[in-house]
Amino acid sequence: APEPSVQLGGVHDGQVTLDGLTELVIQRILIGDDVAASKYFSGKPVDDPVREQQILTSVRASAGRLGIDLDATAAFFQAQIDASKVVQRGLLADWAAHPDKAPTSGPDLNVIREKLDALTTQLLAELVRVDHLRQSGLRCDIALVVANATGAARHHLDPLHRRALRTGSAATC
Ligand SMILES: O=C(O)C(=O)C[C@]1(C(=O)O)C=C[C@@H](O)C=C1
Repeated sequence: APEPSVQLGGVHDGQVTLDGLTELVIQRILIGDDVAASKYFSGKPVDDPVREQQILTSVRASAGRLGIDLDATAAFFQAQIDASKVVQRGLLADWAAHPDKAPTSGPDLNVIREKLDALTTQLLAELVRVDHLRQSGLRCDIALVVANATGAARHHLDPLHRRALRTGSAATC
């Protein structure tokens, strides 16, 4: 007879959702607005390949310590960087075309990067927590659709930020 209540191997994670991860992904996307404002004033390019490499090298090292896959972790953070660039390019184009909509002050990029680094630590902890779900195929896809829909609604995301959320979700499952 089957023993339906007992599952070995850590497979009973049916209650795990991607809501916590998605909340952090959205928080990172929203910080993209601050990055865009800072670059609107500094004139610095959206792309900073050196900073990107620093992030990716650092998260690979963290993944090794945390016991999660290095390539999957780097791919996840590359998607978050790409999402930030979607926001930055969208806002900078909008502000160039409509200077009246542009911000009147821009935050310090170093302060913003400290916030992004803090989010990286939180995101890594969530990646550990949802590691098994991330590898579950269709179950992960479904959890992601649910988390993104509820997250986008909760934060009243506009089309640009919804597009960024899709970009940031590219390597989640
Ligand atoms: O730190 C920056 O300059 C950003 O624009 C943020 C960010 C990121 O998402 O972490 C995005 C694009 C850059 O290529 C580097 C990093």
